[in-house]
Amino acid sequence: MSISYFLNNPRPLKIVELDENHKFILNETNLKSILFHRKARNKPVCVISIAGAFRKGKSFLLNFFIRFFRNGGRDGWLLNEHDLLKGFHWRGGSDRDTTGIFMWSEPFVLRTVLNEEVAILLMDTQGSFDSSSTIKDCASLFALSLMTSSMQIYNLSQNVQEDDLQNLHLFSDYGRLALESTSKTAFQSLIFLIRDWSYDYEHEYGFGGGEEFLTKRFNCNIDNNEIKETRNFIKKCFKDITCFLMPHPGLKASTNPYFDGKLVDIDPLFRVQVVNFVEGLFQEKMFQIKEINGGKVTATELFEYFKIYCLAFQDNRMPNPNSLLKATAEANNLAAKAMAKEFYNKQMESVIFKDRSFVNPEHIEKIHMDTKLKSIKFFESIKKMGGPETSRIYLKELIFELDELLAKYYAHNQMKKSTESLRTPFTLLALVFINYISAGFFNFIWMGFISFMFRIGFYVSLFGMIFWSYSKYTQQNSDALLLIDRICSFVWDNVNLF
Ligand SMILES: Nc1nc2c(ncn2[C@@H]2O[C@H](COP(=O)(O)OP(=O)(O)OP(=O)(O)O)[C@@H](O)[C@H]2O)c(=O)[nH]1
Ligand SMILES: [Mg+2]
Repeated sequence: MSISYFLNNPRPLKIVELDENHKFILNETNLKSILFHRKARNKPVCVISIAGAFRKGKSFLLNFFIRFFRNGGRDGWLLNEHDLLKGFHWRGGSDRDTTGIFMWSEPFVLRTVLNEEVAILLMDTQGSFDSSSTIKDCASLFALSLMTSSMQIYNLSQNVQEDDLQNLHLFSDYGRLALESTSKTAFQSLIFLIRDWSYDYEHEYGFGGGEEFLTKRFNCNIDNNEIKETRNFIKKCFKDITCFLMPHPGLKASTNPYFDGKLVDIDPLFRVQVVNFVEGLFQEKMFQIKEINGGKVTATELFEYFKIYCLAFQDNRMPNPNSLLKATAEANNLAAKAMAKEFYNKQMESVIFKDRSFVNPEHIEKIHMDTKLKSIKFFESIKKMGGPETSRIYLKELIFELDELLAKYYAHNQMKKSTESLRTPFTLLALVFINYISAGFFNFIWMGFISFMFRIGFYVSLFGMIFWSYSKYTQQNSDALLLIDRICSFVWDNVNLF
């Protein structure tokens, strides 16, 4: 076999892999060889990708697409019972098989009803939730698949469980975040593919039964915001959502370790429905050409998008979805701490800022101790996620911050004391000055009586100031001093001289 035969021999090519630091590595050479292939170059593309949990027959299924295109989509493309199912690597067993993202090296060309040639690209992704990958790996791979494909098959086993929808919610949200897209329909077609469907007496196999089943799953009447939010989010994210119910492939195909993909060993019912599934996806109403911002994407453009998207996931700004629970717990505790602090501040301010006069520090300390205890109780009474360990960290912070606030309140009170001691002489001096100027002014404009009144005011405040200074210095006349202080405080507070 010549090298050129080997190089041209269609096969799955790894286009994205995750390194040991869980970073995406784009294999540009492999991707370029597909997207710049003569059959694809400059043609609009339709990217069919399959994603979902590991070990659920994803790679296996994609090989039917290869068979379909190899036979030019002609009737009877699955009739040769002794053919082996080949293409993307698949196998039995419990350990994961596909890692990273693979693309079939040979683009297939399909002519649309509008007589436009479209390059069909098949993409196989690493299964989610295997024991070697982090949630971030799974979310990033799923999101990258969503971002680059136009028809996303979401491969599920037996049913659509609530956690399947929640995972889809998380992964598509992650994809939207990387796209920096707030547009409603960030992605195109989503096809729920339910494998091993065993309730055909409720909803029959195929797209018809799938539609009924999906409508039922999406229209649940539970009055729960989270459940509704997940469904609304998924509906908004995708332009088109469909569902296909696929029968079991038979025990030989699913459990026999010597099963080598011979079609004769696969349950005929499965084979019939695989034909319906594959052919159904290329019907006019299902088929989607890859679009970005409303424009069709060509294979060469897709190459650039792949580069940009892979970089987006290397960006350190992308959050770690694994820490979502932690982040929620932190947010809960932070909010509880903020509320407890607000409660403390309100209580303390009602004492310290009640009026402008100095408050006895012992009284402040007493109020602080009382309020601190109440704030701690308040913090503890608020329901928080993350358990007692997380809560303890934030409680410690709260106590520290409340003590810091006390120091601020002390300082504020002290400031009041200093301004208070200056308040009387400042007020008296200001009165002397104002009365003197006003008396001069009214005298100048021939308003003798008013000038006379201000002159009296001048002498009274001058006398008051001398008397106050003398009494302060000699520490006598404490009653008279108190009276002058009160009058000055009244003037200070109400006339706002300063
Ligand atoms: N029960 C069941 N088994 C299937 C189905 N389709 C394929 N299989 C079997 O599932 C096993 C795994 O197939 P793969 O295609 O390698 O699975 P995968 O989802 O690609 O697995 P990973 O690459 O590890 O994520 C094989 O033994 C298949 O024969 C199906 O519809 N139902
Ligand atoms: Mg696989």
